[in-house]
Amino acid sequence: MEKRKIIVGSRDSVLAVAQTKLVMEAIRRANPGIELELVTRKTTGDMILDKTLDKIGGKGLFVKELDQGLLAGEIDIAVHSLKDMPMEENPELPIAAFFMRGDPRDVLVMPAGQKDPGTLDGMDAIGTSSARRQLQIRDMYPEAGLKSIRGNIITRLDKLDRGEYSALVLAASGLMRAGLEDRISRYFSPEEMVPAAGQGILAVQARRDLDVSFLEAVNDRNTAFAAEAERSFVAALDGGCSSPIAAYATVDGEKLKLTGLYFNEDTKEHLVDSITGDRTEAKQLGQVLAVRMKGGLS
Ligand SMILES: NCc1[nH]cc(CCC(=O)O)c1CC(=O)O
Repeated sequence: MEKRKIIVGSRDSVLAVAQTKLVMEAIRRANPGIELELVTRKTTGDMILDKTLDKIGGKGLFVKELDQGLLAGEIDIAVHSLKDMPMEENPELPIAAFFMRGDPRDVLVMPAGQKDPGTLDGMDAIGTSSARRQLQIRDMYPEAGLKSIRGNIITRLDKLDRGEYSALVLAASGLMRAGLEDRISRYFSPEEMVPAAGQGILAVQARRDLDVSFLEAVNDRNTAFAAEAERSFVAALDGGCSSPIAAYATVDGEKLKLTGLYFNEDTKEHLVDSITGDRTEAKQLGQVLAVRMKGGLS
C-alpha cells in the first residue's frame, strides 16, 4: 500500500533539527503507515544576529518562515521549541501536539576545561540576553557582571570557548538534545531560576485542514496542561518580549502547580508566586495567578 507522506518543517539549526528528528522518530514508531520527509528553513531570528531579540521587535522570529511554508501548503507540520512560539496562536496553524517535556531547568556552562567556581559573583561577563535569566542571576549573585549574547547554541558555545564570556546560562533540554550534556556544569533548580514558559517542550504545529490523528501518539497530556497554564499566565501579563517573565508548571496526579515570576514595571520589583488547582483548569489557573500578581495581592 502507498504510504501517506507528511512533510515536516524545522529551523535549520543543529538543535532544531535534532529536536525535529526526535519527534519524527516517535511519529514513525507509532505510525508505520506514514512516511516523513524533513525540510529546513532559515528563519529571521537565525539571520539577524547583531541585535538582541527584543530590539529586532516583532514576535515569532523563529517561526515566521515555517508558518509561511505551512500556509502555502509546502509543509504539513512544523516542530518548534514552544518557548520560541508567540503566545497568540494563529487559528489557521494550531498546535496539534505537545511532545513530552524534557528537562525544564536552566544550567550554567563554563568555558571548555574550566570548573564552576561555586559563586558567580567574581565573574564579569555571564552570557545571556534573556531579561528573565539576568534578573534571577542578579538575585542570586548581585556582584556578577552580565553580557548579552545572541546566536544558536553552537555559536554561543564557540564564543564562550574563545574567551568572550566567563560562563553562559542556557536551557538544559537544548544542550541535551543537541548531544552537549557534558557541557553542563551546574543545574539551577526551578526555585532558584524559574524557567521560561514552555522551556523544554516541543510543539508540533499543523495546518488546520490536516488530519492529525497520527500525532495522538506524540502528544503528552500533562505536558499540554503545563504548557497551557504557563502560556496563559504570560499572555495575561501581556508578555512583553523584553520584560522579565517566567512560568513553570508541574502536574502531579490531577493537580497542577503553576509558579510565575512577574516584574512590576512601575515599582521595578518582582514577585514569585504559585497557584495549585485541577489540571483541567490549566488556562484559568494561569489567568488567576496573573491577575493576582499584577494586583500585587500576593
Ligand atoms: N531562545 C533560544 C532557544 N529556544 C529554545 C531553546 C532551548 C530548548 C528549550 O528551551 O526548549 C533555546 C536555547 C536556550 O534557551 O538555551
